[in-house]
Amino acid sequence: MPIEEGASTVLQSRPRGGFNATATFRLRVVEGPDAGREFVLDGTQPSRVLIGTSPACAFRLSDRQISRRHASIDVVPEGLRLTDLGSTNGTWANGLCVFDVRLHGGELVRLGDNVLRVEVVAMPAEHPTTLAMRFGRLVGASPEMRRLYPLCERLAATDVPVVIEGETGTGKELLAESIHEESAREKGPFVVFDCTTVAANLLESTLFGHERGAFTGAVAARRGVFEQAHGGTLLIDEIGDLDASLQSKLLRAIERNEVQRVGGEKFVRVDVRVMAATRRDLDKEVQAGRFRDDLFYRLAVARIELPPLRERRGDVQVLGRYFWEQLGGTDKPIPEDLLRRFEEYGWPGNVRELHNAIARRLALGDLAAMERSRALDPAPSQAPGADVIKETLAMDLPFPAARQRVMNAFERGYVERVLAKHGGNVVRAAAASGIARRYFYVIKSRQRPGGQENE
Ligand SMILES: Nc1ncnc2c1ncn2[C@@H]1O[C@H](COP(=O)(O)OP(=O)(O)OP(=O)(O)O)[C@@H](O)[C@H]1O
Repeated sequence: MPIEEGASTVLQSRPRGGFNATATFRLRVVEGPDAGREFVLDGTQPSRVLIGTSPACAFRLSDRQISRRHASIDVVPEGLRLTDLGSTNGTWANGLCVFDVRLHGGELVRLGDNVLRVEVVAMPAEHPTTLAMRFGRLVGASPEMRRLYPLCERLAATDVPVVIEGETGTGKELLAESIHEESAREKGPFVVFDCTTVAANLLESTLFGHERGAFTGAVAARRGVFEQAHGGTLLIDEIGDLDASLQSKLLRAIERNEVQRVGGEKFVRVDVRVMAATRRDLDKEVQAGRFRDDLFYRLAVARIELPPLRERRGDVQVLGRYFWEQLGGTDKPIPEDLLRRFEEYGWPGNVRELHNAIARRLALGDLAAMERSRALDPAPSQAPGADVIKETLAMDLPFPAARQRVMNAFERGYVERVLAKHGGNVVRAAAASGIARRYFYVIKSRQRPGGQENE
């Protein structure tokens, strides 16, 4: 939805040919109960800034007409992305009620009785955009990644909890490990606990440990992941999958730095930095009451959203060359035509999929490339989902919901196809496609359009 610029409020005009990666934005409340308050968004901020009255919001306002989590703002290549988070009284930009909109600076945004002006200001000299091509083991030279590195460096120098969000294969675990390795805890353990891979009845004892005889089969006492990570960092992966009773136990462990083993009476002190990763939109989970507000507030002291590979400008090339060398393709450079094809592909499995595609190409040579090119470049007549696109367009959904619907259909089609090719063997199909196995199950379990799918 186009929003007109109010020229008088723009401190620095929008750069021609796209967003200037060194620009910084300021949100200033110019009218209403919070008049005078302001918030600066630049590369040193978490990627998504929440606005609302909840303490979890980075830009917290007091107006009672504003919802607890009213709207979010992301810095995107074209400027800012303003998204209403299902607020009661709506989000308005230049007089229009908006759901999800791009801002370039100069707009007037109304939330409740407050009117905010979006201003573009120059990047302060003390926050230069880094030219670094990587942070720790995380490689990437796109502006979308480079703007995250200063924040990652700052986070490595602190001990605060971090929530890392992003699609599968975007490097959430690698980023958490890199922050750990760059931090003062570097010599301590880095422990990953994935909430989706442990049976529900063993989750608590895996997290907090158990005493001997605590339950049938507990023949010896065992430390949980908190104790194992003592002196280091614990990454809780897919935290959005944790059920409510464990969420409160987790909150207690993080707040008090102590855990109680299942079947135990005493509390064990732990010194652990906690990070959490999720593919889900935690804001939505909180809003829907599935994730505790206070745990979210405690964990999301800092938030980093890793962009999908398709949105990292130039990184398919950078990572393609990097993986080619790393995986042993040192006698000749990666073929340019392969790189060109890679650049045109959408990479639903993100960096993991690119890594696997290069490993396969190096291992199998042109044979694999031919097979793969069919998948990367399907003939229009075979393109899956043409009907779904038509159907979705006819539904007049808001853009994000429509895109999600088409994406779901694509993912489902992809998974069905690769499964068929591997005789229904999920392990082999997941490995071949570069999609994490558990995400495979998630996609498979979605219903077809026309059913009760939650789009
Ligand atoms: N920027 C990067 N530079 C180098 N390697 C990367 C980068 N991002 C991801 N990788 C590699 O891609 C693979 C997937 O990364 P990782 O497991 O960290 O993703 P993830 O987001 O945690 O995935 P999932 O949500 O499926 O668990 C790993 O082999 C990792 O080393």
